[in-house]
Amino acid sequence: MTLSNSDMSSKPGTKTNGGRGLELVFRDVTAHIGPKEVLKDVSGMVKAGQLLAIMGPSGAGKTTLLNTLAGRNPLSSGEITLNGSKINKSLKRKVCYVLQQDVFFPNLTLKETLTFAAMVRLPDSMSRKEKLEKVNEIVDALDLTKCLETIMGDMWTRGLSGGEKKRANIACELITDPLMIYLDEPTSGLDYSTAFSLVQTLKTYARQHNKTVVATIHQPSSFIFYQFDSLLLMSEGESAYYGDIDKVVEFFGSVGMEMSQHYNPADFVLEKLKEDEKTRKRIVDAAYDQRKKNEWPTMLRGSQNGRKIENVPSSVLKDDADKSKRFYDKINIIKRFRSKPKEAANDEEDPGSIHMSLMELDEIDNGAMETVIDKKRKWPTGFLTQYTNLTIRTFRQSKTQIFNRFKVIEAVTMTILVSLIWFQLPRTEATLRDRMGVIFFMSMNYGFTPLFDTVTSFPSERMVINKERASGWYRVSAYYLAKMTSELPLILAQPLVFGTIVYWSVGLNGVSAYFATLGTLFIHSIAGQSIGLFLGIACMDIRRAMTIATVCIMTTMLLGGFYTRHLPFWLSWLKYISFLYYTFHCLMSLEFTDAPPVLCASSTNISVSQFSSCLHQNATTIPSHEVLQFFEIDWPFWQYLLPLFIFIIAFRIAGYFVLRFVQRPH
Ligand SMILES: Nc1ncnc2c1ncn2[C@@H]1O[C@H](COP(=O)(O)OP(=O)(O)OP(=O)(O)O)[C@@H](O)[C@H]1O
Repeated sequence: MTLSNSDMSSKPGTKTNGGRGLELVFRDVTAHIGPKEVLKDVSGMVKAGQLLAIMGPSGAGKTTLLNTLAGRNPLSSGEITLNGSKINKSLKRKVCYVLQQDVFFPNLTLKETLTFAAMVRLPDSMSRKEKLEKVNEIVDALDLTKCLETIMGDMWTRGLSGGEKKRANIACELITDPLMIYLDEPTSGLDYSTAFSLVQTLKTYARQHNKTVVATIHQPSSFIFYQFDSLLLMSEGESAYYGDIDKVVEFFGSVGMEMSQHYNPADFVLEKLKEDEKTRKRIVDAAYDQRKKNEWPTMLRGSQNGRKIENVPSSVLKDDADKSKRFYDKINIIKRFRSKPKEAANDEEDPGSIHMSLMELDEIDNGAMETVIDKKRKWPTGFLTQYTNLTIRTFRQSKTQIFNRFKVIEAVTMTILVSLIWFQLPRTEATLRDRMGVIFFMSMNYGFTPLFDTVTSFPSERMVINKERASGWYRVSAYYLAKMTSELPLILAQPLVFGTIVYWSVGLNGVSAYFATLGTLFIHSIAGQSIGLFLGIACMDIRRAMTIATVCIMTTMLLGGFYTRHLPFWLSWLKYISFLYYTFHCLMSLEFTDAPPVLCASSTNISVSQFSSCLHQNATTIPSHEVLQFFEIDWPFWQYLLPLFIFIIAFRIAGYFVLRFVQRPH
């Protein structure tokens, strides 16, 4: 009724050219989520080149089982082995996990997405050409060639279709040539023909490349159902059937539940499990009885309810002598690598090539060996490769967000408006407040725009980053550094282009002050970006981040030194937390240091001047430094500038730590 080892290994048409694959065996797997026992004594196995479907009603524990098998969820008891060895870090690297949600950067094309995955996930020992060849191979295998130049898209921008996106999701995982592929509901959300074609493609790929495939599946059609080799039926965390997929109907028949003709077997078994508690119990009990019978693979005939688990048959493990020889061979490779000078990083035996050679070798369940391997294999690529590729990707993704058509229109409109309102502003006491106004406006505009742009950019890419971090694609530090630097040119472009136009249109203080103003605005924009980045990381939710950013901007603006210069004494310290306060004072300092004098109010028909210089007889001008004194801008320029650097450093460091230690992917 159910299947045996030999049954599973000799399916007709099984063509294995992918080397020795992985055989997954899980016995009496029990797992908890919090105090709740979500999996109870679940057993099964799947051989290389074959597909196991995990099915069951909603809440049956399919995803939990998949997570547990993939090592993403802790095991409470039982055993999971791959080729007879317990799952360890090095084995985990031969496994890939395709999430149910297809999360990507929407503005990148499929080609850019896959190229990025290949560049950061394949070892540095492979050349760019080899990595691109790998991409082409996967694209061919998954039939994605025709949409390589299409953007991934999202709910707002049209891009790849649902089926293509799912294939793209799988392709990103297959890039590393994993031996074991876990898929969480790969067909959900797809129409029948797309789902069928996807499962067929997977089956062909598994057969041809000797991959082991385990997928949770939700109400498949009978055609899709029979594409799988074996089935594990789950119900309330328990196993309700495990065996050949084409024997499940027979199994149900044996417990007195006959399926009428033309019924979809997938629907039939699910309906029976959901019928009532008595029926469900009958099926589960029959499945447990089945386990004790001889038809079950020996290695799965473990116990339930705490009885002793049988050991994995020795035939599954490699011959001991052979195993120990291979172990020492590996140690020798590592020793040779270690004795090589650092410059040999790109030579044949660089860490990458060891990584590859070890990936191809069979695993050894030896603690010392694992430690050596894991040290070398923590990341698939070096920091520089990760940083470079992440920078290129973030730049491509961010440029449409930060510098899109609407943003350009907005910036041009504001620039024209500001230039016209304050055009060639006369340098008089009467227009002093206007001059301060335009300076304050520039500070606000070039600080708050990058703050808003970055505060939204991080939460929007959170899911992609979490997915990639959970699969160990790259270091958080490489991502963070890339994020900061790749967006910099886009953020600095605004003050450079539009700040320059405004500066000369208004007629601010000369050439040398122009360069200093531009430099200050750059630092100011970077401070705004740093605060935005921190808020985006800390909140991880666009709406919350926007709310906090708005409060932050309003506070910063009120305390910036333009609207009020005389805060109540018990509140006056608050102005020091506003980065705008420092920039505004920097720019004021530049505007009125070594600058032409300001005409007195009396010379322009305003009877009373506020400046002492104008009260002298025949005096017509106010020296610039008196303007600074009048507004109590009495620190040296660098003293106003320094806190901006402190803002940049503090927020960037805080952002990194929150991202690394607080916002970990689950
Ligand atoms: N954090 C949690 N705390 C308590 N119970 C949980 C938690 N997460 C999941 N569960 C429970 O674990 C059980 C199995 O969940 P799981 O997601 O594995 O089911 P599933 O079969 O994949 O369901 P679906 O088909 O609806 O996705 C469910 O009953 C669910 O309510």
